Amino acid sequence: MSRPDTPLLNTVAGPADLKRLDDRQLRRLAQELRAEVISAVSETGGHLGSSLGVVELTVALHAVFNTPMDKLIWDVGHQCYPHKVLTGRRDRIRTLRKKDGLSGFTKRDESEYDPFGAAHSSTSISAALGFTIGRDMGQATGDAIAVIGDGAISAGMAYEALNNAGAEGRRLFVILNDNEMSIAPPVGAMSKYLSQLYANEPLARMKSLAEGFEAALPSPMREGARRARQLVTGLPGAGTLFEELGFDYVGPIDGHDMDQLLPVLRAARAKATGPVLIHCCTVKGKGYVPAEASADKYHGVSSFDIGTGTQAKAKPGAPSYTSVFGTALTEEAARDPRVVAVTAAMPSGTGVNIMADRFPARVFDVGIAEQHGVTFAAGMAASGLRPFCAIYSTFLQRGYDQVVHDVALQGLPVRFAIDRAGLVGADGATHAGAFDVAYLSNLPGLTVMAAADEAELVHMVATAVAHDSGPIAFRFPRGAGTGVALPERGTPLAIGKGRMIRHGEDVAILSLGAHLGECLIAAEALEAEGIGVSVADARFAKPLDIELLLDLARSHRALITVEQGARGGFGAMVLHELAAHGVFDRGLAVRTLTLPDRFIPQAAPAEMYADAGLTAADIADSVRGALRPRGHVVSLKTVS
Ligand SMILES: Cc1ncc(C[n+]2csc(CCOP(=O)(O)OP(=O)(O)O)c2C)c(N)n1
Ligand SMILES: CC(=O)[C@@H](O)[C@H](O)COP(=O)(O)O
Ligand SMILES: [Mg+2]
Repeated sequence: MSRPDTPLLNTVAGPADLKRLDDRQLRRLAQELRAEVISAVSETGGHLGSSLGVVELTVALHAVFNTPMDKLIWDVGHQCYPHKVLTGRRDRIRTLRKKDGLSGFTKRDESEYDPFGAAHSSTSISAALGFTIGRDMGQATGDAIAVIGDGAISAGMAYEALNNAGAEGRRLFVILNDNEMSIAPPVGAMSKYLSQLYANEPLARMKSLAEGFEAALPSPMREGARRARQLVTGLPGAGTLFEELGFDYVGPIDGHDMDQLLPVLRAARAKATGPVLIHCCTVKGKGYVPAEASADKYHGVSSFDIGTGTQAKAKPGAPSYTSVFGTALTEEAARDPRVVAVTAAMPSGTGVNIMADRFPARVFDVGIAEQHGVTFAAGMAASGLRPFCAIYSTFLQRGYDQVVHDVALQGLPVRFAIDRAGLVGADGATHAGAFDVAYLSNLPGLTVMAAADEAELVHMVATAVAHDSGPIAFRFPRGAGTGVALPERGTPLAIGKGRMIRHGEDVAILSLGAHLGECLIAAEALEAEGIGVSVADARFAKPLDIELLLDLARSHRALITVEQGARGGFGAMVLHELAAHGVFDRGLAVRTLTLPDRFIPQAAPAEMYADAGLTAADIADSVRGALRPRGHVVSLKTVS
């Protein structure tokens, strides 16, 4: 027995401990949990608003269901901090998103309470249905519960899963966590539809409840539910969209009111025979005034002062690549009315909000819908517009078939502005922009550029505007630029032409993208040892500057390529060309420095690059190794 003044949270080692708490104590626990999350994130930074919005839901789900046997699957996983605290990770919660610390998302190898890893959105219902089938086929797994936000449910995958789950008709729980926010205010017809489900009605009155659950509810709620069905549908027998898809629809309920959450979850758990969707209305940032009051509800924050909510500011310095892109795009849009922009729910993350401020009718937020966003841009390109599809490298993976089938195959001039290229830091491996050079450079007709600094980025925006003959992509990293002077306006680059940065006699370093600075540091160190180093900026992964490449290959003893991307990208393209031109036959030593063939865990970006073997010192080491006599051997540096 704990003393009455002992925080209940101190008595909870795991979800099993919630089973002995009564409803009043669960309410108190939720308050303590909220305070703990605010306190931890004030130190670590992270996705605070989303986590605060699910505090009561987290307590109620763990109190009612039997995790880890029952599989609780958080969509995106960015709201899982309270879940981590309750599932035995409280002692490590202040290591969130740090090197060797807890992930900011759910992760299978972190805990048995994280049955399915995430960070990209809208996967939870599919995964939950998979567990459901596993259960029904005799695997040792209980109920599956997907918790998905109103933003995440805008993505196609979620509907594919609802469609499938509704037809399967198996017992499965989907909790729709509707806080009327994505990262930005949510967009789209579905968002409007969800709002209509509870417009003008107090949440305490549930508008719709399947017959089976009604019977299991306390009587005042039962009566409210019956009346509510008629209110929401207009007809006693008519259903919501979810019901039409085969789900029992329960709600909307107030997702912060334990007196609604607990009985509804208990009733659903006791009675469900098929798929059930429980619609919970929540508030992003709930219970922390600065978060609730801010425009972005503290979706993602740096460390902050709890009293004031003031966040730590980045040191003043060079503008971010994102803002340079947004400004350059806006200036191009001012000159050319055909320039339009597409974002998939990330207007500020991608910088297109800068253009939207000036040309709101020419910026399209499609919601979390990268696949649609790419094909939508392809349609606009086919119509004669000049669309910029601004999507992070990692999220463009979602739209890959659309890039291939709708854009590249038809040679449509969609401009892909690929932010967050390379390693991004605290979000870790799920958000690393590792693969875009590889997955774009292999596509016929696609031009692929990488900016070495923010001035180059301005020129690449101009290059993309002018490029009407086919698709073109340019990539740039997260965070601050190098501080280089920015041009008054961008000048289109010659397609497929790189540039020499410095000349030396012994070895050539050919850099693609924002690791040019590290290459130059390595060159300085090598010069000090008497090794002459040329450094070139390839600018283009495709088409490659063959003339420059062959020139470097012929006039140096070794050639080293460097990129912020995975194997199969720029270095591989270079190797193809060198082989095709018979350069290896003449004994050139080659190294391709890429990210290693493994996922790099979260840390500060510099630490991640150190882990990846891509520091300036690593580049210099590689040069030294390449200059050691080896005969006619092509060696790929392997970092494991
Ligand atoms: C495929 C994909 N696209 C974009 C994102 C970036 N992203 C992360 S959370 C988020 C908003 C999610 O909104 P919602 O599901 O409503 O959750 P909330 O933050 O409101 O709790 C977005 C756009 C992502 N994680 N995955
Ligand atoms: C959870 C998610 O996917 C986003 O919130 C992401 O963390 C944003 O990353 P940036 O901070 O790089 O915009
Ligand atoms: Mg939301």
